[in-house]
Amino acid sequence: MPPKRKATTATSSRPAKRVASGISTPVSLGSSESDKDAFSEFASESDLSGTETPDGRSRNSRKTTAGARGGGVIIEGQDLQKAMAKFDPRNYNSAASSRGKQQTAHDVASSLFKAGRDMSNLELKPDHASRPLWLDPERGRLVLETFSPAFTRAQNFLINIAEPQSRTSHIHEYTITGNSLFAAVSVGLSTHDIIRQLETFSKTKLPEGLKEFVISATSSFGKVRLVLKQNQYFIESQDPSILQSLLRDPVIGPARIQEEGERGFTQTAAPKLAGLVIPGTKEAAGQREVPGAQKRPQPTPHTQGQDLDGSDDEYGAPTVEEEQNMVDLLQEDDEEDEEADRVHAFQITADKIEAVQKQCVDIGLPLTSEYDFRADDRNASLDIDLRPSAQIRYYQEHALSKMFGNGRARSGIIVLPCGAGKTLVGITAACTVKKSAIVLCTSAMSVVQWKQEFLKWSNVDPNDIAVFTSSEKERLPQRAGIVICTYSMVSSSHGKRAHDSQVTMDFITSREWGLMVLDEVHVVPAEMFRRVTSRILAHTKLGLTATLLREDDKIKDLNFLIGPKLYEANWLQLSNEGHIARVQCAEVWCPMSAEFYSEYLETPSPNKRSLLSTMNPRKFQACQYLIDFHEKRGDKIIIFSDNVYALKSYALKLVRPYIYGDTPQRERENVLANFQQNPAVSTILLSKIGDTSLDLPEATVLIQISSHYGSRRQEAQRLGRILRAKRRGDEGFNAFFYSLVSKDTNEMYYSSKRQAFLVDQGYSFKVITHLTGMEKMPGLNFTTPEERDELLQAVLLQNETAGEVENIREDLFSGRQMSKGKKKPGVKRTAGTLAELAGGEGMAYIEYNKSKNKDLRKNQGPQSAFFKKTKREMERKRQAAKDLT
Ligand SMILES: Nc1ncnc2c1ncn2[C@@H]1O[C@H](COP(=O)(O)OP(=O)(O)OP(=O)(O)O)[C@@H](O)[C@H]1O
Repeated sequence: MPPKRKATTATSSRPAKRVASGISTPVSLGSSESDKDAFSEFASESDLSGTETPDGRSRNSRKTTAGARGGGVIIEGQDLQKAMAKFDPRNYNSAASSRGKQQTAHDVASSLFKAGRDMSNLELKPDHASRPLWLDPERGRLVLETFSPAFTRAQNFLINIAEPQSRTSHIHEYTITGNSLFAAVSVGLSTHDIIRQLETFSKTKLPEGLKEFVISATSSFGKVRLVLKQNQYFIESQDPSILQSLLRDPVIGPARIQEEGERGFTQTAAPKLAGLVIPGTKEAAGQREVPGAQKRPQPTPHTQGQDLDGSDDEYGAPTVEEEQNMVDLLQEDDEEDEEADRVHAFQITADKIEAVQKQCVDIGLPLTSEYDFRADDRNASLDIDLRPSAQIRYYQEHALSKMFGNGRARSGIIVLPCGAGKTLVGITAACTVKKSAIVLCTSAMSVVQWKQEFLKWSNVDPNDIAVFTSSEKERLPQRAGIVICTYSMVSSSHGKRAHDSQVTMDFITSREWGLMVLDEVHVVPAEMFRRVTSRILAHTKLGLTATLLREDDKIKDLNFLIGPKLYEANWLQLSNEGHIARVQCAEVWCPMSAEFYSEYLETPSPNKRSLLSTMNPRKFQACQYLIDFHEKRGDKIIIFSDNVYALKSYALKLVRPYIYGDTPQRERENVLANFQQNPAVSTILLSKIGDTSLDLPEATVLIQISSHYGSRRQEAQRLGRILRAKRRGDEGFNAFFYSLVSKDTNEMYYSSKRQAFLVDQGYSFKVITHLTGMEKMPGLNFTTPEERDELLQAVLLQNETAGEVENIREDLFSGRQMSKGKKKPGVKRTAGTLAELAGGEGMAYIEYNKSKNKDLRKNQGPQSAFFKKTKREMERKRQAAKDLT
């Protein structure tokens, strides 16, 4: 028996090195010359001198700071190979021991494990180096090393059983929760599978507490189902005693509908499950290797990883005794299952569905919802299939296999990055179920795009597909068909509808739908969502989203309103594989011009302040410079502004076309078509209507001049507009995402909040503090005080509402859904030179760490000495004026 070792965990080690997070890495790995040039031209060494990063280091020292959020480790300006070589866990531990206590407090991952938590009693397995997983026994927190040979398999497993918290280049964090285990059981994993695999991947022996949690949480899952039959809801189980106990529940019992004289439960034969082939996959094509089919990347070849499967390994799996206990426990269930060839059910009233679902979650018996669509001969079938040319990608297949894994359709949520192809996932699901389907979208524009995509990817008869929006009400298919509509059309209350809308709505609510697809499911306001899911009777609900993130913390409601998360893809992985573009993200700090900043400090109105910071002439100049720079490179640029006044002003001054909520449909189409096809139109300006669903694969650069407060979701969705760049497959290609932020204003605070989600996906934001050569740019606007003053006067003349974000009818993104005072994750910004990132020299950018963001949060006021002085002076003058009166 090997000697026992003590775990020090990755947390108690030397201070962090800085490793470029995934997105920045590709540039250093050999980006094209043109991309190198892109950044080196901005370079400004002079800007580095004498300034300090928020942690007190010299900005150009290129030294490191610890505390990258989520255990991410940062090495600046290195290529990935070197970074990986340096990140050796063995060095990590030995270095830690040679340094004092003081330093271990600053290591990269201590923040993951709360102060005072000692995990040194966990026993390290002898071959722990080849196992990728660290476990925090008390919080269910898992830390996965991405550089481990067993990473791919561990990731595929963890994504099924835990919630990803952050996935940076080298470290991923997950949390095991009741919900995540529910999702695991829903996609067919048993308690035994979960425990065994955790034990296999873990560096330490699986803690008892965690094991018990998995057993107790999963033993009750999957035992009760919610089934829709002939427009009536039933709760179904193979174990009548569970139904008995549910009926004794004070919420569920009264929801039962019981015919007079009816006793006991209705009984039916348990459905027989058989294999199912998902369209668009290799199996569907009837051959193992389809020419031109999208190959799934192979796991990294390794030898050590083989050990991880070895059940003869003392630590690789539970002991014989433990396994026997577990098997006994599970066998009891199996035996019961075998005996139960009948299912028992009772009916519940439709208007209590939500309460019953919620109660079932609360008592630890969440309802799964599965639809045996192949056995459904009551609802008409729809003639629809994927076109032979449609080949779904491996991760789309993965996601769909979770939904259809046991031959039935499970309700749940699929999370894919923007631009990764959620629409095709929804369409393939409809082609698999082959029953009437209803698709709900956030805006009329998405409705149109969904229809086009259905016609592009499937052979559905165009007469069998209808759209239902406030401006378009197509005739609905009578027998079976597809309806695509906005959430608002089906959720508005009865009295507010026009007659023809009401007729359509009556039709929709009277029908039993095989599939309901809920696009951008995370943005739907909770109440609207409830109305939709309770009014429309659907056997299966498929939620699609990129972020599973909302600012009002209602995301957990989705678990019982739709179902568990079935699949969540890794942004960086898809980007590295070329399915979505690689993006360089940068935040450009634009100092406020003195005139604008004095007004900014003076005005008490938040709207005015926001308008002043958006209209800051220096921001305008930065925008003008970046447009000029990227247009010369042949890029296609989208400029985003939530504020319509700023959108129009920038567009008119820059002489570029723009689209916002009130732009007529024909004009929108005209602008978009020109952007796509006309080489003379390389830049367009879009309001927030362009945030989602806009498919403009030509776009390679985004410049954000005004945004929706601290919305992490909007940031991710905007980034999504360039993730689908057509040129993403080109050698060394990078898309660029710039956020222009007025320095020393609230924009800086919001900007750091906005980036949090993307940082957790492994993106790093560079801060550009100076655009070299901008001042000398020919034709640069607002160079004279007169010009700036004229602009200022124009801005001051605007009324209060000019500073507001756009409110678009029929667009769910318009509402301000931010909750105040909620804890948000901090943001990491990397320091160094952006030119270095691209292989060039000398661009200035600064690192923020988490504590700096806390500072930002606390202190949203002006930062620089000059502006502080200005503010003091103004206060003094005001006081003097007051004294005089
Ligand atoms: N399997 C595939 N084969 C070829 N092209 C695909 C595939 N899947 C998706 N695409 C293409 O990728 C692009 C992005 O897809 P889609 O619009 O569905 O993304 P999305 O995930 O819905 O993005 P968003 O969240 O930003 O709306 C589209 O042009 C789509 O046609």
